[in-house]
Amino acid sequence: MIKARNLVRKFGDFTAVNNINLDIKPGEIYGFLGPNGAGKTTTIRMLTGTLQPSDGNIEILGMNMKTHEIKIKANIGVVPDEPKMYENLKGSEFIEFIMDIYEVRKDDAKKRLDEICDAFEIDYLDSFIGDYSHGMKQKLMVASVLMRKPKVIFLDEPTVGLDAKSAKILKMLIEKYAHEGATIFMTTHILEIAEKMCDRIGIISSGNLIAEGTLEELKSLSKTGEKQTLEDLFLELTGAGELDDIIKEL
Ligand SMILES: Nc1ncnc2c1ncn2[C@@H]1O[C@H](COP(=O)(O)OP(=O)(O)OP(=O)(O)O)[C@@H](O)[C@H]1O
Repeated sequence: MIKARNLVRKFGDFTAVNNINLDIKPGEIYGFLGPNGAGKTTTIRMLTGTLQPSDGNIEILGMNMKTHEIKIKANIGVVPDEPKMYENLKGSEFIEFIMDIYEVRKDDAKKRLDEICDAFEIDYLDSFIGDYSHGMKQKLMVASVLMRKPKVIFLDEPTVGLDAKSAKILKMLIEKYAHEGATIFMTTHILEIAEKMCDRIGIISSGNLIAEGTLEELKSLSKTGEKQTLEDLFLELTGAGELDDIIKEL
């Protein structure tokens, strides 16, 4: 469903993503973890066709990004880290706009939208998006993606800006859609989310995919053997393991 081969993105002399390979299966929830500036958003932007790779190949839903970019974009859903929306539209107008450009079957999409709005307590579709908070925009963006029921969904830090209840509902919705066969690619800084939700986790550091596998597989990579949590492993693999010493010296 999501396939990347030798994916590279350079900005001038700087390599933000270095030779990454990905194989993510239908129905899988894949968590993409990494420290700030590791290359997560750059990777998602390449996989969703909004940033040209410097090198490598991307295949989504069996289609090559170089030859089928528009078709891929029509069949995936993307929730970016910063929801950019038309501020002078009302929520309901934005939803209509999305339904029109994606040519979705309106009956089905409206039914799903109502369910998602109920779950997310979205009761503000008659107000202008410019008046929404970050979290309200984020929830509308998620609803506008999920109502289309795309087969592949990319989410960049989806729970940032959401309150605890909304974050929990989002997690449940993601799991429901994956259960129904959607492939989910999700970046997160919240290790608990990766630990609880993701079937497999990839850890990127300085542009390199340094570890990948199920939680159990990742835990077995720990050099010390005693380190059990994903947080410990993440800090160990990304070179932040000596934090305790730094804090002690302060
Ligand atoms: N348009 C750009 N021009 C130059 N450098 C860029 C550009 N976009 C990203 N970078 C650099 O590429 C690196 C990876 O950035 P990216 O946004 O992918 O990181 P990230 O893992 O998503 O980080 P964060 O967790 O902080 O959001 C960073 O060093 C960033 O400064």
